[in-house]
Amino acid sequence: MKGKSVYVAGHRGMVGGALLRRLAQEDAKLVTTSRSEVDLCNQAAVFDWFAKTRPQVIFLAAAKVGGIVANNTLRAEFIYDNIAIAANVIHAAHLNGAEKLMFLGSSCIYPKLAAQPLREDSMLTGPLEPTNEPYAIAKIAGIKMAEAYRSQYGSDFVSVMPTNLYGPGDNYHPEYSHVVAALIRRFHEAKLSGAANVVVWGTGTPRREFLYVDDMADACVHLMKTYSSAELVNVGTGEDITIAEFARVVAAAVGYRGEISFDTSRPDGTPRKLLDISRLDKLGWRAKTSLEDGIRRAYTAYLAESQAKGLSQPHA
Ligand SMILES: NC(=O)C1=CN([C@@H]2O[C@H](COP(=O)(O)OP(=O)(O)OC[C@H]3O[C@@H](n4cnc5c(N)ncnc54)[C@H](OP(=O)(O)O)[C@@H]3O)[C@@H](O)[C@H]2O)C=CC1
Ligand SMILES: C[C@H]1O[C@H](OP(=O)(O)OP(=O)(O)OC[C@H]2O[C@@H](n3cnc4c(=O)[nH]c(N)nc43)[C@H](O)[C@@H]2O)[C@@H](O)[C@@H](O)C1=O
Repeated sequence: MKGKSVYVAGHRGMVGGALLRRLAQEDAKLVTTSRSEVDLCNQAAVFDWFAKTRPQVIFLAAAKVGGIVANNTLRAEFIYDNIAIAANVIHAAHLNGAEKLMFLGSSCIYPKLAAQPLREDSMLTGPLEPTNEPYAIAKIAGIKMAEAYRSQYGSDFVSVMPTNLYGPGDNYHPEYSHVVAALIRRFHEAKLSGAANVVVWGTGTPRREFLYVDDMADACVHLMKTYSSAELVNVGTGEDITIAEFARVVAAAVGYRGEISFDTSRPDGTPRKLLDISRLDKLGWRAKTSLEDGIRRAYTAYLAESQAKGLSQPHA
């Protein structure tokens, strides 16, 4: 990456923001463009911008992203936007001679009931989790594009599969966020209002693996520098926790001392989604941030971000 022009697609998002923080340590020329300048779903706009800019290295971290309810409700947007973004950016990278591209998939691409921990070769071996099937199909299309351009044109395009991510820059929408941001906000607001009970969605029994977003960015940069193959690489911590246990971790970090109950009318989603990280381990990378530390940092970031937006703050 030294001295190269490096494009982070999705730089205003959670992962894109973490990539910019991490790439500031590299001797690279960073290139970004916002959605108002280039809508990545618009093929002509993407092709024009690539022809003018010709980035050499690309992190494709732009996508339509959200938690279980967003995925399950905005099903058309999740499949259309994510197929369009992947198709436009990957093809434009090819047309303009990009040297390397990293596509960010998701642990959602693995079959709902695949053996745990989820190995990279379990993709396309069984039915997907219905709540996020449109998103997963679009992500699988992106992976298959990267693979096809490598096999037909020799393009150095790689795909990484992040587990559930969290940290600064997350989306705190009450319905459409992922569980980490949702619970940070809900426990914080309950602490402020003195509420006796906080409701957590589902049964509390699903298990999830959580990776702090700055660790994700570090893994992406490590793999961008050292990895070149058609094989996917899972990026996670190798450890998971039930949603009920996780809710207690968040409550402790926020300082909420009331009760926690479960709304079983809300979807659980995949029962378990633990990544097999042995390939990543062999490639010389391990996560550094513990869940407790990461959640404390994410809560600090939430307070700073909500203060910047003029939202509710803790009592002194
Ligand atoms: N968050 C998670 O838990 C996980 C994320 N991933 C993947 O990691 C990547 C990054 O996710 P994350 O950072 O969390 O998502 P965010 O929603 O935080 O960021 C997505 C970024 O993509 C941009 N974007 C979306 N659509 C368009 C468009 N049509 N044109 C231009 N820009 C667009 C957004 O722009 P704008 O700021 O204008 O909205 C935003 O900057 C994605 O590929 C996601 O699928 C994978 C697994 C887990
Ligand atoms: C990263 C991954 O994220 C999505 O999949 P998911 O893992 O199911 O994501 P989630 O964070 O929304 O939920 C995790 C678990 O947590 C429970 N849960 C409890 N209480 C709340 C809650 O308040 N909000 C949310 N969202 N979930 C809650 C919820 O019921 C579920 O059991 C994909 O659609 C896809 O986008 C993708 O790539």
